[in-house]
Amino acid sequence: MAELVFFSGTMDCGKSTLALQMNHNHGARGRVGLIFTKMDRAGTNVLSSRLGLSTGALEVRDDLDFWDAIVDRATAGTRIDYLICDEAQFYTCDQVEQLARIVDEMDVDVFAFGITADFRTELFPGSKRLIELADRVQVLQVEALCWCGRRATTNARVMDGVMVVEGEQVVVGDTNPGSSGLVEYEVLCRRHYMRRMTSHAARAAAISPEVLPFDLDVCPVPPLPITQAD
Ligand SMILES: Nc1ncnc2c1ncn2[C@@H]1O[C@H](COP(=O)(O)OP(=O)(O)O)[C@@H](O)[C@H]1O
Ligand SMILES: Cc1cn([C@H]2C[C@H](O)[C@@H](COP(=O)(O)O)O2)c(=O)[nH]c1=O
Repeated sequence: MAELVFFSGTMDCGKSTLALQMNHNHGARGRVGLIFTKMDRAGTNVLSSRLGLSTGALEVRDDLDFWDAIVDRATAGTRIDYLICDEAQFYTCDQVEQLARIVDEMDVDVFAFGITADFRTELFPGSKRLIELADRVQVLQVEALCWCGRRATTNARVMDGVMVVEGEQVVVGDTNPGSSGLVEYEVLCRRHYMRRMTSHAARAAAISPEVLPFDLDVCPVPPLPITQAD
């Protein structure tokens, strides 16, 4: 019986890598799939992983009707066993409902991948609907880590070196320090998200005697990021 599975986590926890691996494993067993993504950092019509692998993908736009798209292909005689749906947090609620219908009425597996919450720790509409409708929500086993070593559970947005908690929900960007673009992201544990303590802010606090209280035994000074120039 087909399933709707939502593989979820923070940024940089390996979702796109897993999406590529699942496509590979299912394809290797003769199953036929379609790959969808939306606003991947690497551009349109591509699903990319930070490990360096990427593949062509169908770009999901707001007016895409998954149900129509899959029915059209099936009617034309194309076999489809599964869908890989990356960056699913950006899909509309209607699109998530279409995916659920495809599972139930066409017996096609849907493997969706996406971050749960935005930089304000609020659910993306697509992720919320997936959590509501999925047969299974699977948190990735590889943990993204906060600079302090704890498990990262939040995605902080950093603009001009400062963590922000207001702004547009959707701004495509990366977690690499020094990545091009005004907006960067850093994964943090809840404690450091609440304190607005990014790795940059923690380093600044560690060298400033005025900033208290900040327990350096519990929270060691984060290492400097390794940049291309290094
Ligand atoms: N140079 C590297 N060597 C080994 N693993 C890496 C390297 N760069 C990134 N990774 C792994 O890739 C993960 C990010 O994978 P990716 O699929 O792009 O994440 P996501 O889609 O969740 O944002 C990191 O958590 C890390 O485990
Ligand atoms: C937290 C947050 C993230 N985004 C964007 C940034 C990236 O382009 C994607 C997440 O991609 P990843 O493969 O999981 O790293 O989402 C955003 O638009 N708004 C946010 O609040």
